Amino acid sequence: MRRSVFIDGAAGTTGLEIRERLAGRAEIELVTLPDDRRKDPAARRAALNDADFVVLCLPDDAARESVALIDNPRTRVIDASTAHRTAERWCYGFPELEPSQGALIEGAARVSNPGCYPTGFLALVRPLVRAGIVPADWALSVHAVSGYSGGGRQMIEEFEGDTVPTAWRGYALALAHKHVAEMQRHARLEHPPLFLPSVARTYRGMVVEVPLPLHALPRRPSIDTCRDALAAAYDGSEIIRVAADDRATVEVEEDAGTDRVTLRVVGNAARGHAVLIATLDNLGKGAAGAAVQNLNVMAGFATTAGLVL
Ligand SMILES: NC(=O)C1=CN([C@@H]2O[C@H](COP(=O)(O)OP(=O)(O)OC[C@H]3O[C@@H](n4cnc5c(N)ncnc54)[C@H](OP(=O)(O)O)[C@@H]3O)[C@@H](O)[C@H]2O)C=CC1
Ligand SMILES: CC(=O)N[C@@H](CCC(=O)OP(=O)(O)O)C(=O)O
Repeated sequence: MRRSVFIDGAAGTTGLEIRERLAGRAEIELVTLPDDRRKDPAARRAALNDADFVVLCLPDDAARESVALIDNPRTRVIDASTAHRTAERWCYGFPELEPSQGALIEGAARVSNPGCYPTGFLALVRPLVRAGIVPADWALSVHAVSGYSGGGRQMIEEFEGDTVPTAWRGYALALAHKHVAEMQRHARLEHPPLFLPSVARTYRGMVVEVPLPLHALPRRPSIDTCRDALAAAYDGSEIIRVAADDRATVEVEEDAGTDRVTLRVVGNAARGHAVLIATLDNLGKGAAGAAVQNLNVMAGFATTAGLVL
């Protein structure tokens, strides 16, 4: 059956990416507002209530406003913003999180798209917590680097302006980034992870790293034990893959331009040191790719339709 999809925020970085992925799909009637009406609440209210599905690609406050404008029980929502990722009554839109998560998303009226950094972090950590390899009360830290499109239009303008600001910038040094609560909740951790993000002078791409002192973990797992647990968790997934290569290097562009996530467990067995590494595209599985995947699941389309794998 053909379904109508309204993208609210279709002129922004994430909205444009979703638009490109949905354009030309026969099963989808794509609705966007003309430029002079895209912020007009009356036009948005009408489009929001007419559509079978809406995808919100807006700042958090505007996303909350859009949800409040929906006054019918039929329209189903995918929110790409941070606004509802830890909210009650919203389904977390990460189909690979648990074997049952896809069915929950399929039946949900309100789905929150995961954040880009949490996507990498959760893909690495949730299966290890579930398997008891990482205790729920473990003190985890996570370092990450993102392409500058992660900061939306304003950061793109900053990095593409006449004066190049920097090659690499660490930020959120007060250790209170907006993604910490989302990471803690959906990894089922007792403590917030210590999270240090950074941005590099490349448009898109992401690396998320979680150091693990294997020798200090209660079960003293091996590198292979961690890798095998991840491989079992994503067995059969076309989107999340576990690499078994012995790479000595990793680059931020590894999965840029795709909707894939690649997971690695690297380390020094003699020292009992390991690092979990996820590479993805902040605009792919970190945003637009995940929104399209969630739409596919909710509408009953082929799960990976329109994705770049
Ligand atoms: N970029 C990324 O990698 C990721 C982004 N996200 C999330 O997706 C959402 C969109 O981010 P992103 O695309 O990067 O941001 P952008 O700033 O590139 O785009 C946001 C869009 O929303 C429009 N907008 C702002 N306020 C309103 C309003 N009241 N009514 C209608 N439109 C409005 C903006 O218009 P104008 O520019 O004219 O103000 C702009 O077109 C955010 O919540 C972000 O957190 C999620 C994952 C990754
Ligand atoms: C480089 C950069 O600034 N990144 C953004 C996160 C982008 C993102 O994906 O976060 P949401 O999904 O929550 O919008 C930041 O750290 O705020």
